[in-house]
Amino acid sequence: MKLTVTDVRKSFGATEVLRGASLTVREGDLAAVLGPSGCGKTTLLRIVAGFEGLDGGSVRIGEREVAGLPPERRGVGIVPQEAALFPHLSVARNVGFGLPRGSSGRTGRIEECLELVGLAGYGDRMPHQISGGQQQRVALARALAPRPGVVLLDEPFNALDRSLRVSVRDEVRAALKRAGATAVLVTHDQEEALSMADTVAVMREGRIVQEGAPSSIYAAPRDLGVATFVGEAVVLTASRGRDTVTCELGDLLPRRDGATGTANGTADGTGNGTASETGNGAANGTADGAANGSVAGNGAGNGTAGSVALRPEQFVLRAPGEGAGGLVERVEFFGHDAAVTVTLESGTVIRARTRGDVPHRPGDRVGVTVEGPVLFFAD
Ligand SMILES: Nc1ncnc2c1ncn2[C@@H]1O[C@H](COP(=O)(O)OP(=O)(O)OP(=O)(O)O)[C@@H](O)[C@H]1O
Repeated sequence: MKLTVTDVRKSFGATEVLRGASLTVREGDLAAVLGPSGCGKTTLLRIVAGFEGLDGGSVRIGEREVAGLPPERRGVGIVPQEAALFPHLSVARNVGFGLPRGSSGRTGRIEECLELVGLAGYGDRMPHQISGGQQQRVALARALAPRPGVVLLDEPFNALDRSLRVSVRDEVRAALKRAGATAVLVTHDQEEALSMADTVAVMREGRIVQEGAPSSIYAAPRDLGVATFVGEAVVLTASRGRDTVTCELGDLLPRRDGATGTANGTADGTGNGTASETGNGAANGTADGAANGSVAGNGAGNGTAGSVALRPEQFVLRAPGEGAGGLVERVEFFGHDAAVTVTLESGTVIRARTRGDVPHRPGDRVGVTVEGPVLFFAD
């Protein structure tokens, strides 16, 4: 079912933790709420689940307002950080925990859910007889069993070691999709959010500051804070001309889709609204991208001071003499690609993503240029 969280406010004593958080998740979508530690992600999830009351705003699941209902009447399934299975119950009995005893179809539903998470045939095992990743999938099967309207996952991969995390992520995503579940995943791991979710909601200081498809958040962050939090970026002082952005790496082409905004985003306290994907889409359709009132593309930006955010894949390493000069400090080889750290003559350090067969070695002199349109944010 669709989840609509509107302008939710919550304080603990004098501390205002949620300051008008709004989030919409379409039916069947997996949305990641991504934000730094302490920004209020878990509080938001607990409010949706009903474990915490709210001071203002609304939470709707489908068309139903659930803000006043106890957790058990909300139709919400929860996958906690650690699987938290009942150790004395078999896998099947754990999965069936939320299903009425003796109900017809109970056994069938348990089997169906184990199959959804790829653990058909594991029902008779005890939790200690399966791996950490499998335990997390049993927790998901348990959450899905009562057919909840929304599934909430609170940093569910934290307890797993890195090598296991990627495969369990894939399995959890596949199971949610097979179940057709509407789900919210809370995480501070941007790679996890970008790779797993249909939509990403970036949270900062108690508000969702931008919602959209992972690719659009990465390509068109609304401010410098989002740009640097979602994905790697080198930030340089820059000046915006009519058709160019000038920085120490030369005259670059600004993005012209209206995505460029201010460097401080909502820090001025005016930014309750989120930069939704629809909003960006609307800006895309304009001739000059000035729909959000930013300096980008509105012709008023001659000489405007600000910052440019450059992605690692935008740097091109060339022969010395081409572009800005620099010295290769480090080459990290990942097989499919590589990361090359270069100190420019100005002292600026950049990290370039290049093809795996990178010819450079530490100590080499190179030239650095930038390709593609760049993100500019006015001061
Ligand atoms: N029950 C509570 N009483 C008082 N303060 C609380 C309570 N729950 C949360 N907080 C405070 O609210 C703020 C947000 O906490 P929350 O757990 O929602 O953040 P988070 O984004 O999930 O962080 P993390 O990623 O570290 O879990 C923190 O400063 C926290 O100390």
